[in-house]
Amino acid sequence: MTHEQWGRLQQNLLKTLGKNNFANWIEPLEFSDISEGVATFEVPTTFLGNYVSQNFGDLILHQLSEVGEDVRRVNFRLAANIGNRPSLLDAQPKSAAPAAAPSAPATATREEIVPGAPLDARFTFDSFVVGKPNELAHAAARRVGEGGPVTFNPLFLYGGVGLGKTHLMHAIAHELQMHRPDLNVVYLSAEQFMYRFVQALRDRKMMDFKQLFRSVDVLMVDDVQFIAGKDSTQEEFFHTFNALVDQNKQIIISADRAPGEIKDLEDRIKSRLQCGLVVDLHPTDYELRLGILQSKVEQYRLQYPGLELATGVLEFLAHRISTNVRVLEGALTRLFAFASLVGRPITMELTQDCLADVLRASERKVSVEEIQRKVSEHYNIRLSDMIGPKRVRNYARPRQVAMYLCKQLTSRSLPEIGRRFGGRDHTTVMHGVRRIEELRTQDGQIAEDLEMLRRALEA
Ligand SMILES: Nc1ncnc2c1ncn2[C@@H]1O[C@H](COP(=O)(O)OP(=O)(O)OP(=O)(O)O)[C@@H](O)[C@H]1O
Repeated sequence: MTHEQWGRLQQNLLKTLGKNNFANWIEPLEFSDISEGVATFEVPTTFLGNYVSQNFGDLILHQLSEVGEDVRRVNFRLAANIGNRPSLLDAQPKSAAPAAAPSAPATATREEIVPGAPLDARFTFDSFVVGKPNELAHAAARRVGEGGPVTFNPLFLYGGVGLGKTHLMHAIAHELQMHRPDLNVVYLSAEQFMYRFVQALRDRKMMDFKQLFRSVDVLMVDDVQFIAGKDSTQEEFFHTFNALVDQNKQIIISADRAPGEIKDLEDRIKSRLQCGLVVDLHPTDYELRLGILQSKVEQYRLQYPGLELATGVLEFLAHRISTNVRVLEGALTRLFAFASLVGRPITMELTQDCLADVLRASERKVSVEEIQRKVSEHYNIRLSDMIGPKRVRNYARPRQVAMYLCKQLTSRSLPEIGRRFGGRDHTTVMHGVRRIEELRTQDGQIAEDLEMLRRALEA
């Protein structure tokens, strides 16, 4: 590999892993050579080699192929002149695995996943947030990840875009590689399956293809709806599937909908797919979205130490972005990157500026009028009293609650909200919103009211 290629590869890894991970784990690697499909890197400590191998090995393999290197395996060798290298022990996370014996050089091998695709090191069970909408899928995936006797075959996971199907499949593969390194685990998308099938046909290597796929212990095929309508690929998939099930080998399939609902998929395949356990990932709810954001923020805090995050921002995003987790994650990434670039804390204002397009796209159709109506019903007061000038507490508090919800659930500006509340000034609205923000954390009743109202408005 040339210096230029190594430089490009490092740039790609920096982009994928972020500054901190990159500085801790990748920068200390010294590229040595590539020989007979094995790329060797020198590492200052065995611990570092093991950690990188376990967590980033597949990613490095993938990136090597991206820069045009044909590598099957990555090898980490303890550098001879360790004394000259900076020690990285201080930079190592406390939770990382203990150092292995120096006599056992670490290796990340892709042999076990050929003909599969590389796994994303970030998609583990640890990083998967569990909530009501995905708890069954998660439990089933966990069970399969244990690598015990095959109880349901296939495991069929389905759900809308960006709800965590791929994440769960990779997590199963990581888990199996750890607990059952003896198993030949293959993960690939249905598209890659088709691509390899067509390639084998073209190169007259069908026997190799069949043998390869029939020798796996666990086969995972992502986005199986892709092969609908592609007759010969379906045929081959069907045979592979049957051969593995007959040998009692575990199969895990994902799709964007239930087997019976995939159009142009042969009936015999549909019924095969329904034989095992079919579980769906439901659309996320508010709690799950908030949980995911909180767990991502923990990672970002390491990457951007010292960056301040105002209270209420995560709740706001969890309310407002309900499309899918990918969009939610993207929004948070952008927010942190933006705030760190401009060197400002992440406030509600900054969030609204930075994510204006995302927020507009996922805007809910809740109107100010609807909020006012629901809030007045909830507190049993007349709408005219809530909007009117009276300042007694019985009206003022519901009014502030309604203003707060308008700010949270609509894209109306403070002056616009003020106008809709009997022509009040925007500072009055701001005061009301802040007051409710404070009370939310101190007063259980207010928090409960807000939650009930939000649910009612979202329904
Ligand atoms: N419960 C969760 N906890 C943490 N991260 C999640 C969760 N669900 C989804 N994600 C994240 O959301 C992103 C999209 O998830 P993933 O790629 O697994 O979706 P998918 O269901 O396979 O979507 P597609 O239908 O587009 O293939 C990933 O970065 C994933 O880590």
